[in-house]
Amino acid sequence: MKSKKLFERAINCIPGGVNSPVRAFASVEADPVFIDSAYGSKIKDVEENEYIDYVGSWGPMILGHGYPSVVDALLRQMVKGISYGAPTELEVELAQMVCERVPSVELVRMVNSGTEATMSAIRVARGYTKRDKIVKFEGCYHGHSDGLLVKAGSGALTYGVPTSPGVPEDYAKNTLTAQFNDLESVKELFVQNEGEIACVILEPVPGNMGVIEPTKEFLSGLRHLTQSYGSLLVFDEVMSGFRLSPAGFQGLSDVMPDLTTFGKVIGGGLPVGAYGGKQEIMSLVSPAGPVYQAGTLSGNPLAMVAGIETLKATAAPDFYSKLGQTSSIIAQGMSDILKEAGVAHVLNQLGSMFTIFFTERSQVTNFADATSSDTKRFGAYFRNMLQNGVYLPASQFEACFVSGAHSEKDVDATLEACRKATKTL
Ligand SMILES: Cc1ncc(COP(=O)(O)O)c(C=O)c1O
Ligand SMILES: N[C@H](C=O)CCC(=O)O
Repeated sequence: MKSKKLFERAINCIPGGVNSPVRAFASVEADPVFIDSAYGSKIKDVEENEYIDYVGSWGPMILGHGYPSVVDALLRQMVKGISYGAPTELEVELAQMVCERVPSVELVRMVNSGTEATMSAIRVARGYTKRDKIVKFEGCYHGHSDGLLVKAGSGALTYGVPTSPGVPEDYAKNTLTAQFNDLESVKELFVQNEGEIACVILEPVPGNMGVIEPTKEFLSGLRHLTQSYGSLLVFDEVMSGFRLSPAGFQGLSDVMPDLTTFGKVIGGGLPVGAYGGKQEIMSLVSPAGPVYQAGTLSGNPLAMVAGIETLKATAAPDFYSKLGQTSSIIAQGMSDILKEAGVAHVLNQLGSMFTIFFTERSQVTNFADATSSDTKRFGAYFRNMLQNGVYLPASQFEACFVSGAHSEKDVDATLEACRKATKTL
């Protein structure tokens, strides 16, 4: 009831009652639950219902909620100052951690969100190549800047408006779209737009149309194509960065991008983004070079300490292998239960990111496969899981995230909830 009342109040003062579309439960035919607190693997709503959380604030909470070293560092920093708008040792420390961990990154600039990171990386790619067009993939989401809200994933796809009104036609025409895992579709664009494409940007492991694995040939083909046509390759690791390995997706791949964007985990739950890459390219960024990009709160000390402590904790031996194991037990366990009940689905999992697609297809490797899913059935599954104490992302086209705080008990409770939810499908 309290959530319902809050939603009614919210609708009257916030568009759609939420501050980011994915938080509304419209596509799963429910009203959102309003959250009061979170700790470890659990999130509690305003009515004191506790849920095992697989949203993790859409990715940042890789350690779970309220991780002691992050909270302690935040409290200490708060007393010393919340924001200075001036350089600090903290931002140097976080930048060095990023450069040490991610081999393709020699210089990195902190911003306030993933949206800013991708928008800025594209500006740098355009400044470097002196070209205007970019290539993105249908169903990949790179935040809500104008040129990237074209055939986008996440909430844009969930609500059926992948290309947003309000993006000027003149602007959108510089965004070319290709199909994920389909190199031919990219080749065609390069042939048709020779000498005009500044960069290809992709989520190397898309999570915003649900989780999809890239093929090795696709990624190495993109590297080869961009190099031969004088374009840059941009990995948007806002979601996968520091989640899939200490070096993000790049730690699992031998394909290196020219530029990388980060967000989510790098801020440990505070608003942070970053973009970085080779020195030769990043030296173009102002004041080292002429490509302008700025931010009143960029490198904010609270955000920096949360990021530093989060990255430190993920550096513990076996952190990522344990996280991967727990995630496999959960995701595979859910898939086995659905299989036993004869519910058609495909499970895609990479490390601590997974999606169960309710589709009749045998695999999900691209946008067409992902959107073949039965979203009504997903909605029913979502609502039943919630009733049984499991908080999943409220869309078929998102990733579930597992954290280091998910315990064996959570795994058992999640699978029990899945058994009950499956019976209702
Ligand atoms: C891959 C990817 N890129 C960019 C963004 C934009 O980040 P933000 O929501 O912090 O602006 C997101 C998430 O929203 C994302 O998942
Ligand atoms: N899928 C989005 C980012 O990863 C979810 C976050 C949001 O848009 O609120």
